[in-house]
Amino acid sequence: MQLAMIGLGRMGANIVRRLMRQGHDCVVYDVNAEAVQALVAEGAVGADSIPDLVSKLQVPRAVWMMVPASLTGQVADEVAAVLEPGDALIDGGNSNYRDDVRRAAVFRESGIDYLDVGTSGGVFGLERGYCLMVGGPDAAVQRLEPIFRTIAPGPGEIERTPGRSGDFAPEEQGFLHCGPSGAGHFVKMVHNGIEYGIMAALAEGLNLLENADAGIREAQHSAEIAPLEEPEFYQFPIDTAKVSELWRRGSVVSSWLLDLTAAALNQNPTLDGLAGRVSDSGEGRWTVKAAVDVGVPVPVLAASLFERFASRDEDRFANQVLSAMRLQFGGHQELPSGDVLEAGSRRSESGKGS
Ligand SMILES: O=C(O)[C@H](O)[C@@H](O)[C@H](O)[C@H](O)COP(=O)(O)O
Repeated sequence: MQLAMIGLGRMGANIVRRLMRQGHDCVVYDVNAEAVQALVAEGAVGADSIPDLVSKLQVPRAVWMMVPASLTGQVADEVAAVLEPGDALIDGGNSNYRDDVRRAAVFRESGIDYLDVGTSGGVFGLERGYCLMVGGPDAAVQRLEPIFRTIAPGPGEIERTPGRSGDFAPEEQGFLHCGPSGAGHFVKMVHNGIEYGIMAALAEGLNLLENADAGIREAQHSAEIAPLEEPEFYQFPIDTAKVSELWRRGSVVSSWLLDLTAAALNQNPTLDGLAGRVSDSGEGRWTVKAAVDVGVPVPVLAASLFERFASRDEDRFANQVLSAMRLQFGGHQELPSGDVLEAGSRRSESGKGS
């Protein structure tokens, strides 16, 4: 089948590669001409503009956009202006599902099918395949099924869920038509909200393990911090790189995120070079907003989102206010800077992570 791809960053380019490996024809465009040329060298047809791209497609056309969410609206309008009724426009980026709902309604009036495809898999997708959460009209989703099936991981070596038999259902192959326009990105949004929560749980637990030797370090604490009452119970210089590797084997918390954590700690046990300022590109915020809108409690997901804000010092003023109040009512001084040991130096002092 033929597919056009706009946006040849890591995700877009690798989706094209995966499709071409399985015999699909790809026509590609990116504002970066070198990215286009790289894929032309691998067998794609290149285009130097959106109209040029569309002119090279067979009818009914299928155009997949893999561009940053902030550019998707503009690119979608440019593409839709040169598409015709019966063509399909697919947004595979991390867009807000509300934008899909709006855009789908506008493009429907011109007879263009708009599909939103939440795409998970990151830089590993070329080999592993991408998990696809699809929203859009039934007929268009069905027409594009060969594309989804190729991009998705397939059944792979994952053990079949007890009770399932016969032909593999789409969800067992790694793609699912979740519902009408917007449903794909809604499911991806919640997926990412969960991603934040799992990541935060692993990070917090590993940090507690990292501090299980607090009894050994107790003497270094400032008088302004409550003393550790029972230092004898916190004498464990635990190697978190080894524990995360251990948990990958047979443990209840084994997961791909843990695999990646173990790999990161194995490469760099003290995580040197990472300041711990964690970005968020919107999905976690939209998840919490949707939960508030429909009145569903998501305390873990919300806490993990707020943790990211705090990681970027966005709690600084709140903490200054806390210190100010403490100073006001009790004359309590702040902890002098320098009294808080960096995790990395704790590790080297206690001989961990070597
Ligand atoms: O499923 C995936 O492959 C990931 O969820 C991915 O889509 C994610 O959006 C970005 O890697 C970073 O997202 P944040 O910036 O929000 O952490």
